[in-house]
Amino acid sequence: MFDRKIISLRTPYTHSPYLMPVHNSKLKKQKHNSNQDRRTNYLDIVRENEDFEKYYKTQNICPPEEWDELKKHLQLNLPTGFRITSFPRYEAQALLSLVKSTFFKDLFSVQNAESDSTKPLALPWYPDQYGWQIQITRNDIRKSEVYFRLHNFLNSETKSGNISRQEVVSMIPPILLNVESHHKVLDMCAAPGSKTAQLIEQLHSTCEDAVPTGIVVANDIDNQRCYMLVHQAKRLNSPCAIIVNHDAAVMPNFVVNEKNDQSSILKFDRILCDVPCSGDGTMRKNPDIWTKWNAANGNNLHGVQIRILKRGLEMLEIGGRLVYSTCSLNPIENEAVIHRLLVDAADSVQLVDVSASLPGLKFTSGLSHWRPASKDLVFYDKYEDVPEKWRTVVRPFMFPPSREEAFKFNLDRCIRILPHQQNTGGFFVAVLTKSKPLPWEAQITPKSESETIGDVESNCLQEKRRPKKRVKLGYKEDPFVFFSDDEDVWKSIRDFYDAQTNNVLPSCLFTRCLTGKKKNIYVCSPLMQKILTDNQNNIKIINSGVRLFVRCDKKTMGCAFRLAQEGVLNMQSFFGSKRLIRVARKDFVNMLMHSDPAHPLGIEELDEETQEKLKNFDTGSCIIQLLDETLPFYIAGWRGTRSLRAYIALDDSIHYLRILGEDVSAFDVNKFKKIENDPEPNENGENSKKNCEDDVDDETSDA
Ligand SMILES: C[S@@+](CC[C@H](N)C(=O)[O-])C[C@H]1O[C@@H](n2cnc3c(N)ncnc32)[C@H](O)[C@@H]1O
Repeated sequence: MFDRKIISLRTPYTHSPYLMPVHNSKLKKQKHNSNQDRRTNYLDIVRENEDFEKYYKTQNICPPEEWDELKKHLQLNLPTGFRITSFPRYEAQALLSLVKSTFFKDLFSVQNAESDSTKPLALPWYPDQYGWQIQITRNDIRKSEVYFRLHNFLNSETKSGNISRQEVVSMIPPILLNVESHHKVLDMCAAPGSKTAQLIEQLHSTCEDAVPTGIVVANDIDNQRCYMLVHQAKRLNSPCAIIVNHDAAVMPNFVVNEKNDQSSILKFDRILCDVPCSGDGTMRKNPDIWTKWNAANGNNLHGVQIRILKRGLEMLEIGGRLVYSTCSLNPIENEAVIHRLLVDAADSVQLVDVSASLPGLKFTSGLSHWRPASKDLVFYDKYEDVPEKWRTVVRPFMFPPSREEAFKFNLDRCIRILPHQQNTGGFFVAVLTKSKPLPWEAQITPKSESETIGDVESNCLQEKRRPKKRVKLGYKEDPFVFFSDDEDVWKSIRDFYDAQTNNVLPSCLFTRCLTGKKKNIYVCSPLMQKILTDNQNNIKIINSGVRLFVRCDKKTMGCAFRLAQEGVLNMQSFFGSKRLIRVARKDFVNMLMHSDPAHPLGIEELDEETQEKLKNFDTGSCIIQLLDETLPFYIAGWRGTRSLRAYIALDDSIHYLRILGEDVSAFDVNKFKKIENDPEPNENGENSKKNCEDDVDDETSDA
């Protein structure tokens, strides 16, 4: 499966998210063309590039004797990585047991059950064994009938937010950020969001059973890609996540308005700068990089990379931690950026030694010497040697420190992961900490976007609040309208659900419409409420909050809103026992098996004890809890006049049934069998009516 050097590819490469975003119309055109390509022809990509080889051999990114191994791995397709969502912990542990058990082996319908490909490998450096690698490519899993059960498992658990498919090296930056539940976290270049998801998980997994006091802000410059972030965040149902849409290099400050007519600038405890890059570490997944690679790509990105990193450090709290990462092997995009920053930041920023933080991870230390090159692959040792015509692209600050000065910067604390070291993609990561204000922080007034979008121009921590003038943000997201104390619908919700009035309810409930009937009611954490309220006029906010109530206007129910499953998952502790029904395992399983509204489980089919409890239980929306100390699942439910049913998505039902050890084979659709009745299956062997939707949660093409 991995042993072909020159591979005929069926899936053509489309838009690289690692490069600068292109104009929307261009994107649409590319999309159209790539769809056409997919239909009409396959792309043969030769995985060779002499310039690439010469460039990296010159940079000494690995000892010469390892080069052949490195190149061989770069030419092979990538194994599949996935991680288990780390909260709630009891659920993560239950899923982990499944992955380690024969259940997982049985997903591979292959003869040799002991073959290497069927043995998932727990990544030794991933906390709590939640990170895994399978020695089969994603394409093979998708296209081979023998793996259809595995494909179904990965798809449905991804959709229900319980696992995330992700290239394993891309899991490293969030781990090194050490996020805790009280941290304010900023992900500056976040889409499509696999690392954002990890950050949100870390925030929650460090404070089980409570709403974290911290937040995760996920930003991307590309408006369309921001909706990938919305999708990622939604899978995790966090009331502490917010998606925003800015150029990270000139990201406006978030403000917090104080009672005394002052506002302060919000500084972040943890920042991820997973910057746009040439992406040559992802060649195994995006093989067309072989054909496009040249030395200019890295040179051209250095500028935006340093600007994003500098802005990140400005937004970082003193004592905070920032991770800079790329999926490029190129020192110009990596060590040269870090070196330049360390020079400019003087002694206010330091590289952190994280060599012991990822036990078992093989990597090489950052380079202290490299040789910038022009597109024609001439290498230079000093700027004075660069010919006039290249001086605008090969810049003075791209050169390494002198050999005498190199020791000052500790560039060897950077980490480069090479593909042959543990059969992954290539990756670079550096961890920085800020020990005092940056030299230019006292003086600057960030220009740029903030000039057009609002009143947060000073980087001083405290400033007199200026009169707010509403500024046109040039985008059309609905407003965030928070409940006031006398909100008309709150009383009926509170009474019907026995909802606790506290620091979250009702002040953190909001709708997205100014007038008319409320349709959906969302909830966020108290800090998020403050941030949304204080920043609606100066930050382009795309999305935040979790849907907690949905209008249903059923005459049989004493309240106009039903509970939404996504809200129940993290907010159940805010409700008393009035609408809570606890059921034994047999009833719970039966209900999940009958979650189809057309065929609900009749009350007479439930356990006698449950029937008894339902006697004095009004009809309408409710929370159903499984009576089990180790797996106390909570789901949204509906008590009908003659039935009790789970009000949740099919993938969620399958997830709970799986974890409870039930047989879910009845839900296992073999799409290859369905093709027999389909007159025009596509070249992936998929039913043409259904194919892409199967993979909506796939981590597209990002590391
Ligand atoms: C390497 S990808 C990020 C992958 C992401 N961190 C993940 O793990 O899923 C780089 C992202 O940076 C975004 N980007 C490019 N230039 C940017 C800028 N100036 N500001 C913010 N985002 C930018 C791109 O749209 C792209 O989504």
